[in-house]
Amino acid sequence: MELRLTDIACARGGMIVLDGVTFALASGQALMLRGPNGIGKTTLLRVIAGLQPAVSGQIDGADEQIAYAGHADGLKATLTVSENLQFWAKIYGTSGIDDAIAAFDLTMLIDRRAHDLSAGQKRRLGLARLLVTGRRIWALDEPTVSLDAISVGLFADAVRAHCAGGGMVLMATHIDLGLQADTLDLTPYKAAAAVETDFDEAFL
Ligand SMILES: Nc1ncnc2c1ncn2[C@@H]1O[C@H](COP(=O)(O)OP(=O)(O)OP(=O)(O)O)[C@@H](O)[C@H]1O
Repeated sequence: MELRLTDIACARGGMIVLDGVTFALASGQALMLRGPNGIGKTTLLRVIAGLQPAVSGQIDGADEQIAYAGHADGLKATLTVSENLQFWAKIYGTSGIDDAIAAFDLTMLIDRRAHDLSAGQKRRLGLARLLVTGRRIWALDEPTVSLDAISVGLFADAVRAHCAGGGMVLMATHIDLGLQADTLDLTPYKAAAAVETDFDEAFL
């Protein structure tokens, strides 16, 4: 099983930002998306996650396989840590949240409402959600923002374990996580200036 992008163009704010993006991600592989601020990493991840359509090109292998974690953690503020994870387990039709709680060191926080977590704790909960989705492909946008060094280590361990189990991880990050991962610099795919599209996507 693989995720394959062929000649993808994607747009933000009515302008094409990336064009001709082509790569494949194999089972067990982690791939870091690199490139300067504004090149289009977030936009590309959202297209892969199905949150907005590509302008052109083809994506194979993504259907019902992607767990996306963007800049927002997507937590239910009034639910506790364990209730949030149980909620997501129900949504994705999986069972068991214990591994996710342990992986992101949330045991002491299980009864605290998401609203009352610190920024780093919220991020840990948002990343723990990935484990309960049961999805094979993680598409992650700056996943380590707000994490301290220990939590970055927990996250790197979770990525390693996911890949060891045959999962795939695609992430945009500016930091070195010490992972054995391939990198893809998006700079060569930067669209020519002022390429407009009439597609007006909702970008949250
Ligand atoms: N509403 C908008 N209208 C027009 N252009 C926009 C709008 N929102 C974002 N952009 C532009 O779209 C481009 C792609 O943004 P995107 O967030 O995908 O980049 P990125 O590579 O993820 O950046 P960063 O590393 O800073 O997170 C940027 O040049 C940005 O300025």
